[in-house]
Amino acid sequence: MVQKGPRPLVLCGPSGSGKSTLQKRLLKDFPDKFGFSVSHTTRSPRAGEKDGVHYHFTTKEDMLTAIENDEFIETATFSGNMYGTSKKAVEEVRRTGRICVLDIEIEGVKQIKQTDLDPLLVFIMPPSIEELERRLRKRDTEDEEALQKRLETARCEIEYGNVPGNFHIIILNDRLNKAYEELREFILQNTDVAEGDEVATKDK
Ligand SMILES: Nc1ncnc2c1ncn2[C@@H]1O[C@H](COP(=O)(O)OP(=O)(O)OP(=O)(O)O)[C@@H](O)[C@H]1O
Repeated sequence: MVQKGPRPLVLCGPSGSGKSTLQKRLLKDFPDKFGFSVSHTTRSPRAGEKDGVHYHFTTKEDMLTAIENDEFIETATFSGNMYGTSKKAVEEVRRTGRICVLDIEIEGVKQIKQTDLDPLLVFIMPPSIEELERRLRKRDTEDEEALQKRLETARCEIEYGNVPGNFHIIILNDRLNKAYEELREFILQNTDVAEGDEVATKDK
């Protein structure tokens, strides 16, 4: 019998919509309730990186076999190296009783829906493409070409996010505090996480 735990939480949305910002705040407020899955990668470990802790280090050959065996929820290739989230890595967090938070793209969402992980699906919606562009420019982490590509992709993502039934909730991130409150409320209502689990923070 598979040992079940809390449902994973998926945060999806265009690049720059605010997923990392919301996630960081959630983890800060509920440090004992959420966890991250350990990803696989074919790149070599950097100094201090431990196998099974920072990443599951693997070979391209093994990773391709595992993908073929349907062991991955999502995979991506960056500068010649493969990365991915395995179903097992998510299950491992679940077994600890923590909610596994996954920041994944639409393709990953489509794939996770096919598994028995039964995730809570949250879409973070930017107020507009213009505002998204403004935030990404201000963040200043991408060059012009990458930024344009992200904005182009964002249009399709927003379209998918808006289709009824694709997500359990769409959170409009116009004002950060309001968006966070909505996410927090959704979690309190749909998981075992309670207000009492919250670490008191002054800056709310
Ligand atoms: N409501 C908001 N109002 C203004 N700025 C915001 C808001 N939410 C997030 N930001 C800012 O927008 C930028 C993008 O946010 P963030 O990095 O969290 O996006 P992301 O969805 O995680 O992007 P990526 O997928 O590229 O990692 C950040 O600089 C963040 O501080």
